[in-house]
Amino acid sequence: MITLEQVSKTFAARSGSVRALDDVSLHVEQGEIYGVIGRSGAGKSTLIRTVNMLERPDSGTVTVDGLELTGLEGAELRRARQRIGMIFQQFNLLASRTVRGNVELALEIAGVDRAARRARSSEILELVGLGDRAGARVFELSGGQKQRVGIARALAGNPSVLLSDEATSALDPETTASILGLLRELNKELGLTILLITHEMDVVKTLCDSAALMRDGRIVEQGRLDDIVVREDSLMSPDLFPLGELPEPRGTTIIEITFVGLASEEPVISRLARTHELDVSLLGAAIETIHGRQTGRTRLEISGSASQVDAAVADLQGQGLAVNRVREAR
Ligand SMILES: Nc1ncnc2c1ncn2[C@@H]1O[C@H](COP(=O)(O)OP(=O)(O)OP(=O)(O)O)[C@@H](O)[C@H]1O
Repeated sequence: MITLEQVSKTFAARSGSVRALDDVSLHVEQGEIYGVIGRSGAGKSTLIRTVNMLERPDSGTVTVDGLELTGLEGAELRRARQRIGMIFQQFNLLASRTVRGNVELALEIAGVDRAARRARSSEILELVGLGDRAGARVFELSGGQKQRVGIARALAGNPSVLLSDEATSALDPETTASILGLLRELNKELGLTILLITHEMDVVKTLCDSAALMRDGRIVEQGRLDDIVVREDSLMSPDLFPLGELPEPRGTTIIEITFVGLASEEPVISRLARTHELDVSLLGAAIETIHGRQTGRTRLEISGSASQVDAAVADLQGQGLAVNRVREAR
């Protein structure tokens, strides 16, 4: 549904040029929720803004819903953009208009007549849970309600794609959860494809089917979340399942195991100790629900000879578990 191929963008800055996007390629499937995560300055905003050509790439192509936007200009580009909705961290609502007035704005610009605008705004406000607030002014709304208006406005023209630029970053955790829940519902009910950028791993964890990690204008890891979590040496996994700092070295081996869809890691650990006659202690565990499946990462400390440890790791891998050797005994 969204494909970026080898997209690059450089900005001129006082201190020299900044390569905000460096050969970025990614693909978002129809109906998927795709998160791009990275620290401040990684290039996330520039990336999402190239998807609707708010930022034109220097090179590479951007294709949305079968249309190559990098090849379009003028009226054609404006028409193509109507298929792409966008929501923002600061909501960007017009204070002079009512809730309904904000939602109808894009429809007015698109030349939709008054009766059709009214019908559509009522329908979409109902969908985002603001059916009874159509006449309210923006200043009367809470942050979460403002973002609901932002979402209604973005979806008024029936786009196939929604771009979300840090949509929950200005909201408290409870409101964030309700907005993420709404986005998931809209994704399911309307088959809406969502591309979002965020600096919060929790957003990725709660909402996304797939994710990409950006650093210095490049995508350094990407894939489906359930593939990423079991990938050895995944860059995102430690943040998906934070296990804290490693202890001081003390001549032991430390491994991390990822469990997908298992109720408990305990039998695995006790069997490991028994079968291989090892001392195994649990240093940490983090469990999350990803795609409705209990997924966890466990950090174990193992004391035993090198051959015992090798056999234990091979045994775990033989059970289909992803094992990462974090520290070798010395
Ligand atoms: N219009 C611009 N002119 C000059 N430099 C820019 C411009 N837009 C972005 N940059 C630079 O490009 C780099 C990537 O910026 P970008 O805003 O895309 O990152 P980000 O990951 O979205 O960060 P943040 O979360 O802080 O918004 C940064 O070094 C930024 O200073």
